[in-house]
Amino acid sequence: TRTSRPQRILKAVQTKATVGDPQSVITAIDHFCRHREWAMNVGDEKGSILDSVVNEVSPVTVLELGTYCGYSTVRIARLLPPGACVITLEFNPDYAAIARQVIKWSGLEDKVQLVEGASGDWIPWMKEHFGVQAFDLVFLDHWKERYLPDTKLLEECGLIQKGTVLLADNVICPGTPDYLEYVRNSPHYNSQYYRSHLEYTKAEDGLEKSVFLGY
Ligand SMILES: Cc1ncnc2c1ncn2[C@@H]1O[C@H](/C=C/CNC(=O)c2cc(-c3ccc(F)cc3)cc(O)c2O)C[C@H]1O
Ligand SMILES: [Mg+2]
Repeated sequence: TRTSRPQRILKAVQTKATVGDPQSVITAIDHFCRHREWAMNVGDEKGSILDSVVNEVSPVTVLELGTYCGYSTVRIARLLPPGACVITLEFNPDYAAIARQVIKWSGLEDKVQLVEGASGDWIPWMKEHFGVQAFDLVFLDHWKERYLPDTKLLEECGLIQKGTVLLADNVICPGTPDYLEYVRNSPHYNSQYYRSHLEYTKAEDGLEKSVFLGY
């Protein structure tokens, strides 16, 4: 096909959503992915759980791993108060280009820092380059085998402190067994599972919320 799926998602946003209205961007993507083409956005059902965790944490600094088309970036950024921001990492330049336009259409570019590159390369630079002291919330939604190594890297870089909340998508489908085993068995995390469904389907999936308790 001539266009990519992310390009078709952007087109759905630009034809169906209102500039500056994040909720209409979210609704347009969910409608497209439910009725036209499935895509790996966190979706509306798990997205509502993401919303409730963002509201509960009321984070000042958020890290998102895996931007894709920017759907969850918009979900998070729309709930942030002035002065708060989400840094989102995406190493596929085509996805990053689409996500920038989706974020711009929603009018939230002032609350988002989209960084093109691999999480493993950028996490060690977060303090120095972005002046991040520690993250209040980390949303993991990138390659599932990167969840655990990146969590350990965030710990080593001192970017996870007492109270930091990790929220991981897809802990059932596709699944992140090594990550789950780590956060559920570690004495340094208090972990809980939010049962839900794989975006736009009836299959089981869920989010794991893990609060760092300090060393
Ligand atoms: C290491 C690293 N650094 C920066 N960006 C990274 C990265 N690894 C991936 N990324 C970027 O994140 C995005 C990748 C996300 C991976 N997510 C998935 O593979 C994913 C897959 C499914 C799924 C479930 C059932 C099925 F039958 C089929 C698919 C559902 C989801 O919600 C997903 O997030 C895009 C990629 O470029
Ligand atoms: Mg996901």
